[in-house]
Amino acid sequence: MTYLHEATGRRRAASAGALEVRNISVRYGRQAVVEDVSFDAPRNAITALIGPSGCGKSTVLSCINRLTDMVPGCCVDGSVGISWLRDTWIERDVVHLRRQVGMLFQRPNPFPFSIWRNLEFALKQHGVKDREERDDRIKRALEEVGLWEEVRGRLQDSAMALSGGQQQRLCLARALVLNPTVMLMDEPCSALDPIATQRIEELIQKLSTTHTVLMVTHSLAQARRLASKLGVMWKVDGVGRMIEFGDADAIFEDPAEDLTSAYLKFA
Ligand SMILES: Nc1ncnc2c1ncn2[C@@H]1O[C@H](COP(=O)(O)OP(=O)(O)OP(=O)(O)O)[C@@H](O)[C@H]1O
Repeated sequence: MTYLHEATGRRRAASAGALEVRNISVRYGRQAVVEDVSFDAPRNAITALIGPSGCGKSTVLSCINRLTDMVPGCCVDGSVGISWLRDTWIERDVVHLRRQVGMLFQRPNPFPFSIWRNLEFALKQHGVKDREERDDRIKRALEEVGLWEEVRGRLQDSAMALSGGQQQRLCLARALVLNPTVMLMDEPCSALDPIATQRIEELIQKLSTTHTVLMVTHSLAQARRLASKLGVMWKVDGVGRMIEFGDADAIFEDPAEDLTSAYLKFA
């Protein structure tokens, strides 16, 4: 797989930070699981991928920040680009890529360290050597996710002692402290109660005013509440494909594909 950085001139400025996914196909060993998936996730907006279990939504997210590199036998074709990031480092250096493309998983996955160290660790790993700068960025990230007031008196306590919702917000802060351009989210609320879900949804909405957000969700109601672009994936002849992509409101109101129409009846 390659990463493209080809946007130029005026188009480049207008679409800076947009995610361009082109012709992604994925095999696990001999088994093709995703074929020829292409779409653009615009900057300052939320794009949601929906579709039944096993149609390859998480696999597409994993390709974008190259988690698939770590799966033995996984083979990815196609390209991913982030407009305006013109260097080729993204191809060579997965650490740089992960700084630009943060990810939030279904289950909160804090490191078994203190609250503070979860964020400090991320910054140290990414070469932020100045202690004052680290302290400042950690505080700002915790404020951004609404955790600062809740945890400021126990920053050295274990992150594992936080509630599930707080852990998820900490994981979001851990991604945000690196100033990513794109945030990927794989069913970020599915392990949370409705109150924690609402909190995370509010944060995602806020985040989308400054970032490119691409999320996978099983909740059609959530996709409807949050997404401005919608991609519908489906297993066709045993392989995951994007069967419809476009403005979320238009697809919810009047889907072009019968399969989408049938799926949205579950909303
Ligand atoms: N590491 C792996 N090795 C082999 N096959 C895998 C691996 N990971 C995923 N798959 C297969 O790839 C297909 C797509 O899985 P994926 O998790 O991307 O689908 P999904 O749409 O995200 O599903 P869900 O909504 O249930 O999370 C499935 O058939 C799955 O079994």
